[in-house]
Amino acid sequence: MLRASAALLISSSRVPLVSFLNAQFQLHGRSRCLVSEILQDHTKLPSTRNPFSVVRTYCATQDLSTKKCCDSNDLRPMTEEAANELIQKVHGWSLVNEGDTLKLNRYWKVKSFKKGLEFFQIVADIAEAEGHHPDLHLVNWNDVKIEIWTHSIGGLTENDFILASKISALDLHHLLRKTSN
Ligand SMILES: C[C@H](O)[C@H](O)[C@H]1CNC2=NC(N)=NC(=O)C2=N1
Repeated sequence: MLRASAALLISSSRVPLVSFLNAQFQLHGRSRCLVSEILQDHTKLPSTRNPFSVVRTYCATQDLSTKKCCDSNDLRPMTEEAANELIQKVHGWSLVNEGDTLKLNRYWKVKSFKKGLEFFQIVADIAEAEGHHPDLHLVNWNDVKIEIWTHSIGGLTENDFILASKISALDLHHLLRKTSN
């Protein structure tokens, strides 16, 4: 029922789509995830035949760092095509395919081992607030690597890009070594 009525609403409305749907259906949590899955389902069509292409444009311009992670158990792994589109929205991150599992990776060089742990604490606070967690690596005393993917479904969901975007938005200059220009 929701899929059909959502499809009808999407093609007819001219207001910001996700807020329109959320308002109409008072969507929160799981049902909000369902909306994003409905939109994701319909973004697999080529945009020329995709009635939801306006949605994809709308979603693609919404700042991921202002979104909230939702229960990823309701979602399915994102296609590589969708991941290649969303990766444009997260500064500094790479999309990698490790043994058929798509992941997001990013590297930093910190000023010291302790600054590395300070960095991890800042990221941990974000992860706990979002209920979505990265894999944190600190090696050679000052090399940081963060990997993000949705473990429960063995692939990428929008939650991973939201978390990556929030990490990218951090002001970390006091923790990072100056990069040689
Ligand atoms: C119950 C809890 O919300 C889930 O186990 C969350 C915790 N954080 C998570 N983080 C990541 N990256 N993937 C998950 O599948 C995941 N699941």
